[in-house]
Amino acid sequence: MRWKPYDIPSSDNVVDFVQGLHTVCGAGDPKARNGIAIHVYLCNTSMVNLCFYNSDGNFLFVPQQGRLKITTEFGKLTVDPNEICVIQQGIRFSIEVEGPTRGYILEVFDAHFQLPYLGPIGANGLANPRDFLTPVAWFEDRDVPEGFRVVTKFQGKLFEAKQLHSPFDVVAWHGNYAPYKYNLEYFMVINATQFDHADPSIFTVLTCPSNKPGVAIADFVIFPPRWAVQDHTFRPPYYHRNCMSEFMGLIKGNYEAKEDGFAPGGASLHSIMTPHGPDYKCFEGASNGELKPVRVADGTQAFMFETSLSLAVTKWGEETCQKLDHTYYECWQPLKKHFDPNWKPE
Ligand SMILES: O=C(O)Cc1cc(O)ccc1O
Ligand SMILES: [Fe+2]
Repeated sequence: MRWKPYDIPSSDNVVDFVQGLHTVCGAGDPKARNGIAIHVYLCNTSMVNLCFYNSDGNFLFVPQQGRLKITTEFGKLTVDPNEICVIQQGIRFSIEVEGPTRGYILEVFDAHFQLPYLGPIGANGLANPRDFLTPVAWFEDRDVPEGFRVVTKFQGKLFEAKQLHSPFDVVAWHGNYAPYKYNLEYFMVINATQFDHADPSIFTVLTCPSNKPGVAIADFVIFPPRWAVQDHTFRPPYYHRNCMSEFMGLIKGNYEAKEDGFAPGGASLHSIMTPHGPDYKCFEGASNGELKPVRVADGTQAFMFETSLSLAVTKWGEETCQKLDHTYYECWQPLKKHFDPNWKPE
């Protein structure tokens, strides 16, 4: 499935982060503390005397358009497109925006995001711990006689309470259960340098592991600017089907395997065992191009929420958003058969 860019509400329609949060797909159940949800946020207005906390799990934010100025109980975070942030279960936050704002959220119900084990990569590489930033304590001692609204997502539904003072009244904190942000530009890319196409797990920024060794509940993977240098290889993503669900989004630029139709602020979902791969244009280009070192994805940031769970799409994702691209399959239709049983190596 593929979606055109989700619409951000126009300026005459005032929508804050809470009102603009929509669930596209998911699996599992927050009641059983097992599963994930993928949301988008589409808003244009700051949350005023209003905060939100998620009782169901942890949120990984991937802003695509517009800066997020986030006040949390632990302090403030400014998160721009091409940065990500994680706000864990239970932490109250309020989001100010500067105009039309859009982004993606991966929510995990079971466990926390962590850096992937680096195995033979060793001590450093991919997302380095030094580049993750946590806020410093910030507080306000502010009475709000008209009421400060506290909204929570609990078992997938929103509930609201009012209190007479700002909840951002934490003067100091210690420990490691705190929100954090990370700039995707700092990702240290590792890739194949001789032949073959590496599994995109080599681009894992953060993972949420399951109890099964080697199986992630969800990985957050990026396709960053890099060199392609492999010889004797079809360099773009291979045609494949696999045991994971792949939800992809585009922060900026053009994804190499789908230069047309997959636009910033849109998305695609390749479900478990559904075959997919590069479009016709990419296939022809990569099959006929000279294999000299080339830059890939300059000015681009595509990402994938890859999960071992089988995702169901919500009514909002299928109908309400009105963004499903029913012509997606056409990008593969011109592909021709190239097999010649009489061909012999020279
Ligand atoms: O399908 C996709 O575009 C994502 C993807 C990229 C890649 O380089 C290899 C496998 C894969 O699923
Ligand atoms: Fe894929």
